[in-house]
Amino acid sequence: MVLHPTPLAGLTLIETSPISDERGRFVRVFCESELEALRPGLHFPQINLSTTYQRGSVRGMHFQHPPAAEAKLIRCVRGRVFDVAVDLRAGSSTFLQWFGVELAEEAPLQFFIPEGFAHGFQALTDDAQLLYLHTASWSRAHEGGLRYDDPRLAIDWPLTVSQVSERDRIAAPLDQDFPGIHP
Ligand SMILES: Cc1cn([C@H]2C[C@H](O)[C@@H](COP(=O)(O)OP(=O)(O)O[C@H]3O[C@H](C)C(=O)[C@H](O)[C@H]3O)O2)c(=O)[nH]c1=O
Repeated sequence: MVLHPTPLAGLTLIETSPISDERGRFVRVFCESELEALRPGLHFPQINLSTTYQRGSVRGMHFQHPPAAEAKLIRCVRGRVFDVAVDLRAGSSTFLQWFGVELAEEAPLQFFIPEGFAHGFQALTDDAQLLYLHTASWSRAHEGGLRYDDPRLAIDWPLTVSQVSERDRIAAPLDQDFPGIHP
């Protein structure tokens, strides 16, 4: 696994090494020792899988407040998505900046999103499936969200947004004095 930094400190692309043969493909998604340099003793108590039926749908932007702040390792396991992380860390030099990357079933890239980032994605194909490894368990009481179309973020989604959940549809715009979070 090869680590590729992004312009947002800690937000990291992980290049995996898929192996193909006449039967198909094999890829190692996570290896604690290989990711020691990313974070020693990386542990994922919860793993989720989402399927998004419609091309253009957006899920996000979601995060969990401390003490349930979570890092996520994300892999697209079917189709293609445009995956986005937004820096919400209080005091960060890249506060409220976003970074997006295309993840695809056929491609080697995975995405490591540290605590303190909001995460969301747009399905670029129908039936896009995403595997999430979480460093903290889900806590409804600590859920936070930003608008996927918040003008202060100005996320440049590749496609016209075709569908969002009710939760994401009614998410509040960022307050002007939003201080960020201390993950
Ligand atoms: C995350 C989660 C959700 N849920 C329940 C809550 C809802 O009743 C239902 C769907 O949750 P939500 O609408 O938050 O799912 P998404 O909109 O796909 O959000 C997810 O995708 C975005 C892009 C993320 O980064 C988050 O990890 C995650 O929130 O599953 C659970 O039961 N367990 C869980 O761990």
